[in-house]
Amino acid sequence: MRGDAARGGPSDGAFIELDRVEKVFDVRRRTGFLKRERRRVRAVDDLSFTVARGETVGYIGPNGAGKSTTIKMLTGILTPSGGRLRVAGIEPSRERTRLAQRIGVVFGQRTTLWWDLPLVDSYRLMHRMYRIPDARYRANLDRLVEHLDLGPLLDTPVRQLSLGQRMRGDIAAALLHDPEVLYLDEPTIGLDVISKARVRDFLRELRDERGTTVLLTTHDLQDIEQLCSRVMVIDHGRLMYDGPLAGLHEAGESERILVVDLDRELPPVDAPAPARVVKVEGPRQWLAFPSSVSAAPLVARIAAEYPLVDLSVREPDIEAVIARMYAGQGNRAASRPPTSIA
Ligand SMILES: Nc1ncnc2c1ncn2[C@@H]1O[C@H](COP(=O)(O)OP(=O)(O)OP(=O)(O)O)[C@@H](O)[C@H]1O
Repeated sequence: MRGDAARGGPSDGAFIELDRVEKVFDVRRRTGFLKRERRRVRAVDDLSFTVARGETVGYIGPNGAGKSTTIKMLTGILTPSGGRLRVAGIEPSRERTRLAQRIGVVFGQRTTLWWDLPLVDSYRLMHRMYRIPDARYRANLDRLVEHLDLGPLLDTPVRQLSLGQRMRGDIAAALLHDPEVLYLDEPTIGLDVISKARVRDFLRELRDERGTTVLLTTHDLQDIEQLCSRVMVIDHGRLMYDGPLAGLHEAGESERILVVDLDRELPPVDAPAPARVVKVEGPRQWLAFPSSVSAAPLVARIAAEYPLVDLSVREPDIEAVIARMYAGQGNRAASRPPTSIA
């Protein structure tokens, strides 16, 4: 029990709650000398979900799907056009300052640090801005500096930090005031493999040791694979999928690939449906077949009828799975264009 009632949180375990939330933007566009067109862009449409305390949830979707708009509503920067939204029992747009004490936000593409100041000066400013009690500030800073390996960087001006160092600096800044929920918008964007691994290791610790609730927006599916047991996919402002990562494969009707090496170049093998040859390169052939079907009969048939030398089965690429899901379900959503008003 982490004192929900004392801190004014909801009692049913749902820490983030969205009920039929929508956000509509009015956009004016010049279409002629004196002509303006007013368009209504429905960035978030009838969106409902809950996130329990301590969950780490991946929030993914293609460009323009509505992810940032959702995060901005969750922080109170934007006010929903309709529906009901609560974080820790607070309506974000009405009580933005009170909520700020309980949330942390990291935007991978933007820094919240002061560009010309040494890193530690940004932390001192946040100490005051968030009115963090001295002892707590000191303890949190020590812990974050140690876990994110920031010691040698504290006196370096932010503009001189590498992208990976700056990202670690930003994550520490977002956590100095001990928020219960952390929104991460593309935290590994542009980072090299080692920096990505460091950020992911730290986020795993945060989840496992401190039970922080994390909503993670990313285009890097390894972030999701390594950190999230649950993933929500949004497209055209609507929730397309909510469940375990493994379930995405089914939702996307994913396929596995059987790669066979024959002892010589041959025409495409005669594969039993639904398997089919998708590529031939010299003696190597690639066959796609549904993930839900066993590879054994297909392998047996090819081994019996062709001069098989070697084979391997490749698991589906998660990015391709999501793309297929968009192709199937997204078309339906896309058939609802943004409302245009003359
Ligand atoms: N302030 C705004 N005014 C008008 N339209 C907006 C505004 N902010 C977002 N939109 C529109 O709302 C839709 C959703 O945008 P949003 O930025 O939430 O998507 P996203 O999923 O975060 O995309 P990305 O992955 O590219 O960051 C887009 O069509 C976008 O053009």
